[in-house]
Amino acid sequence: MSFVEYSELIQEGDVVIIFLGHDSMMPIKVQSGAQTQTRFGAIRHSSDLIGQRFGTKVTCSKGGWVYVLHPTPELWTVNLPHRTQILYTTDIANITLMLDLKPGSVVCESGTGSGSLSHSILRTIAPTGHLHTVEFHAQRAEKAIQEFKEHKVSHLVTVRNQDVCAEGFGITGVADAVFLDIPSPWEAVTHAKRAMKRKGGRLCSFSPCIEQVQKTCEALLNHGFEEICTLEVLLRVHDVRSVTLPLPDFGPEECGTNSTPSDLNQEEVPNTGNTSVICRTATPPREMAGHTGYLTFATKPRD
Ligand SMILES: C[S@@+](CC[C@H](N)C(=O)[O-])C[C@H]1O[C@@H](n2cnc3c(N)ncnc32)[C@H](O)[C@@H]1O
Repeated sequence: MSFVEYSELIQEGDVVIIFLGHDSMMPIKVQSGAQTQTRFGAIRHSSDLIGQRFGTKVTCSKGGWVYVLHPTPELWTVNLPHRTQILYTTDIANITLMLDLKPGSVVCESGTGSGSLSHSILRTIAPTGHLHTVEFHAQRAEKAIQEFKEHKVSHLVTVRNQDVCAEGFGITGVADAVFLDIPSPWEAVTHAKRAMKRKGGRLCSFSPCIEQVQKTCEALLNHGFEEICTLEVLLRVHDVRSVTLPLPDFGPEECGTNSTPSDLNQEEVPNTGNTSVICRTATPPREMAGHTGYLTFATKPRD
């Protein structure tokens, strides 16, 4: 099992995602002889997991069942152990697109944090790209190194335990893209520029406060970055449901015409005297999920 390649069968040492329901999943490390307790009963790793196909429905000891899923960066983001605030897939998808990441890209990131974004970057740039990720908190850097090893992606990533604002990314002139998720990104702009290729590249900075965004934009402008643009991504889900609506009153019916519009895809409701219709509709929530942060993008032009 690797986070950047798909395997058919579950093996000892793999990380798998136990799916108990859409809001209830957990990652486990497969070890022969071990058991994992769930609300549906125990899962025995040797007999229930090792040698089974990813995606298998496993019956637990109390008779309930779970699915055993292959890990993906998206599943990892909603299941990883939080050591910091993390980025979620809504922002990550836009970062990946707007930084123009692709297989072979060389990317710099700071800070590594809990590695949520790092896993998505790694999946996108594999098999020939490289991620240089900088984290000044020693235990977080150590934990990230260990997770990358367990997830079989360590050949694609270099973790540096240093202060990016003081020491930079440890590389010069090789990055296609730089991503910053630190409290003072404006202090890392010089280092970001130095790490990037002479022919230019893309930069993104994530900040929760508009004052941080202002300082970062000023620094980017002063260092010759172009196409500076800040956006906020809000996830707007729609619930599909049936609603009963009153029939519109178009006045007295004229001979030979149907007074109700035909494009409503309506069903007449029995026993209502034809005064209402049931429509399938998609409605947005009345309240939106809150602000995560602002994403500031910029382009470094050719030197
Ligand atoms: C919000 S977390 C990053 C989360 C990460 N993007 C993720 O998706 O998991 C910010 C991290 O940046 C690190 N950090 C803050 N300032 C830094 C600096 N100057 N140099 C290196 N790391 C820094 C912190 O220790 C923290 O782990």
